[in-house]
Amino acid sequence: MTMTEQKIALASLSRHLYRKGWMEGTGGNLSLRSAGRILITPSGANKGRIRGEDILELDGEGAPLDGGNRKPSAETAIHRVLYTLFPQAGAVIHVHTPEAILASLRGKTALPLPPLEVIKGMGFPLPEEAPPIPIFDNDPSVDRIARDIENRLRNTPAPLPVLLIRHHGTTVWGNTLDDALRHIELAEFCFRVILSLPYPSPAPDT
Ligand SMILES: CSC[C@@H](O)[C@@H](O)C(=O)COP(=O)(O)O
Ligand SMILES: [Zn+2]
Repeated sequence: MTMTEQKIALASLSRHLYRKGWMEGTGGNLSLRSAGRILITPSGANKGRIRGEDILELDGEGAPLDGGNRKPSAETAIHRVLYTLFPQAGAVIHVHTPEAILASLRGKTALPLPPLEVIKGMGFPLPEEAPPIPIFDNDPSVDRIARDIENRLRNTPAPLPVLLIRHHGTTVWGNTLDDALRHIELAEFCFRVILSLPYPSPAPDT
């Protein structure tokens, strides 16, 4: 796929996620890693109106290559940290959903997952041993969030390609854009199931 075709695919997925109600009010951002560069959505844009020509191309240091007055996502640092931590990652998706925000309140540093079959779709074979989803504190400084993610996930690799930022949203990664889309859909599916369960979870019958 050419760089232009990749930009078009990223913009199309942005519009798709916006239509799902997952990127309202300029929330959310998406990126692709391609040939050592990052293609990423512009900051502050309505994600339902993004076109291929709006996607920014960043060099290896995260500097925009195509200039102009558009700025890359304010959360570029988070995308870059995930690409550094996960060399196989080719795409990152970040959305704002009410379900993610409510789920992020159900754990201090991690959200326990019930043994849902769909967890297999996020690359973990044994749903009955589902690992928790890491939760990171939100912060006005995105760099601080990125550093927190790097420090924690460098030492305890995330078994699932998903993380939650409290009061904020969900971020997933995948080898391809299709993988990342599957991961975000299944992560949000899990949050909807979790929110329908009693909380705090009753102690298991003894
Ligand atoms: C509605 S403000 C949302 C932003 O602060 C941020 O959280 C976000 O997800 C979108 O930022 P952006 O810079 O457009 O990529
Ligand atoms: Zn956000």
